[in-house]
Amino acid sequence: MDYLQWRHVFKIDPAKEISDEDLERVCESGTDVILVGGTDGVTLDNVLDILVRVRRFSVPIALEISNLESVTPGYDYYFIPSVLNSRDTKWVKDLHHQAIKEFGDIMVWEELVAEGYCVLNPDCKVAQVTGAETDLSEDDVIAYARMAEKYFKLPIFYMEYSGTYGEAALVASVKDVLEETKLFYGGGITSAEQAAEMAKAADTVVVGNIIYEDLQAALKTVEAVKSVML
Ligand SMILES: CC(C)=CCC/C(C)=C/CC/C(C)=C/CC/C(C)=C/CC/C(C)=C/CC/C(C)=C/CC/C(C)=C/COP(=O)(O)OP(=O)(O)O
Ligand SMILES: O=P(O)(O)OC[C@@H](O)CO
Ligand SMILES: [Mg+2]
Repeated sequence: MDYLQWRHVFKIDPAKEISDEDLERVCESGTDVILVGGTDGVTLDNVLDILVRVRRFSVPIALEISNLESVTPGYDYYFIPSVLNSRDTKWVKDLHHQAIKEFGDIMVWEELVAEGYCVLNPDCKVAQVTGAETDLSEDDVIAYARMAEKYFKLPIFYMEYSGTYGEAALVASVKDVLEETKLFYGGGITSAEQAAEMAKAADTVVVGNIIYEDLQAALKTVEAVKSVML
């Protein structure tokens, strides 16, 4: 259950190249976890490759499942997204039903962590793949957050702006209504200042693409997030 305390997450996309040296700096950065996930190009080979390379370090590692073919044992946690604002039930519960039908007998349920995603950037890959309805008012987003917490009892509500920096005021409004469910924010963080701003609004801040674009800037987000007390 230590994911309930995470403040900073580095998301590694297994479909993207990263050198051993850069990966070591990410793993030794003081981040709380390496979350491995991406919308496309995720294969058993690249998921295993990252697992083996990250396991040399003491940081926890979690797999965010995007397809069933790439799931392998050995991760500390398996994060399972359900895109609550998808128009297609496939991404909300159908793939999940298929997975549980196939593997239900052998699943280690304690390792599975369900995430209620609300995708808010219409141009990102995950919005396009899942057919997410991103034209949402503040009331709509708050209703999804409450649905995640009060109705489905999900441990995590994830405001996903993948690729673009989101609205801190909206993130703060959602945080105000959540009592137990943890609020994850991810998307477009490129500086320590942005990371600190979102760390004031969300329980957990996820930093992804900037790892591949400007590693120095990415590393600075760890301290920026950790220095904010909620
Ligand atoms: C061996 C073992 C341990 C067995 C475990 C048993 C098992 C199989 C458990 C699975 C249980 C289960 C219920 C699985 C669900 C399966 C499934 C496929 C669900 C669908 C998940 C889903 C909605 C995926 C959609 C895509 C998504 C939300 C991905 C999250 C990652 C993300 C948004 C990354 C952003 O990066 P990207 O979009 O790639 O951005 P770039 O443009 O920067 O690349
Ligand atoms: O890659 P970025 O834009 O930092 O987003 C992080 C994460 O929320 C993606 O799922
Ligand atoms: Mg990707």
